Amino acid sequence: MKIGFIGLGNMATAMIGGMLQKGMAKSEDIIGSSKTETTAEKVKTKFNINTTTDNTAVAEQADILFLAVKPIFFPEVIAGIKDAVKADTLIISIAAGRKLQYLKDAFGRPELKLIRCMPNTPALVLEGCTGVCAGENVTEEETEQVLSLLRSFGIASVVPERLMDVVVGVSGSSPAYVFMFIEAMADEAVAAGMPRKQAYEFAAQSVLGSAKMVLETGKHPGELKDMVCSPGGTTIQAVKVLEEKGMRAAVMDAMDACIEKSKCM
Ligand SMILES: NC(=O)C1=CN([C@@H]2O[C@H](COP(=O)(O)OP(=O)(O)OC[C@H]3O[C@@H](n4cnc5c(N)ncnc54)[C@H](O)[C@@H]3O)[C@@H](O)[C@H]2O)C=CC1
Ligand SMILES: O=C(O)[C@@H]1CCC=N1
Repeated sequence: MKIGFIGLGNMATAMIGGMLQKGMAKSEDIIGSSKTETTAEKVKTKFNINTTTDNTAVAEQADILFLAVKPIFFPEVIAGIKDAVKADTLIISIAAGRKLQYLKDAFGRPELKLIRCMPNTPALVLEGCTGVCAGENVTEEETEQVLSLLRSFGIASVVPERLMDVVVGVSGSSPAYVFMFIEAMADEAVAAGMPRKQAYEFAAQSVLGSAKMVLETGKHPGELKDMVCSPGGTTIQAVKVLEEKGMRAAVMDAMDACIEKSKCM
């Protein structure tokens, strides 16, 4: 089975890295194309996969074909490959905002098997999170096949298409907010005297551990927060400032802006 990637940027390389680390695909079974020779060469060297600048060559060979370019490049990329893809290839868009109906119209081949998914960059370290919705020609078995491929680098679940913009907000884009949170915590640790490297390590490990507690204890995040807040202690002072500064509202407003952008891309 050949897995093709059109576009070899941040998200595609995170997915390729995840699939290879997990042994879900062999490097010789992955082929990718990029706009520039420089990127094609760089990715080939990094992963030992086949790369080219010819999108059509990838489209012709792929049994599973990921469209991993920016949404604005979809019209030109699809126009260039639509006659080259095999009828039974599973075509998977990873773009924010591009609906199944858009893909159907752009390919103009009603028989094609179209899938939309929204992964995130933690795929690179096998902790990705991917939402998937499949078009009408895709069988349940094929959806399962795609889910197991995506699960090689994290969790993956089917979501109704109407929730795909929410997936962008809560997992596709959210690593950026989390990185900002880690960076801010580390900055203040540095301000208070901790060496920079150790500050990133301590901040990131605390986020990792907290996320694991939510996932593994089944306890409500509020209850877990309460367990950290000793009466009259240090944590509740920090919580009070975060509430005064509107942390929750800031996160919700930021996600709202993200979701709205995804809706109108
Ligand atoms: N970066 C992220 O965290 C996530 C990105 N996505 C989606 O992934 C897609 C790609 O995003 P990124 O990887 O962040 O972008 P990127 O800019 O890092 O990568 C895009 C790649 O596409 C290539 N490209 C551009 N035009 C091309 C063409 N005509 N033919 C072949 N390759 C071409 C570029 O050279 C570049 O390597 C977007 O649609 C985005 O919505 C989805 C989930 C998360
Ligand atoms: O910023 C973006 O548009 C993409 C989609 C989700 C994450 N990155």
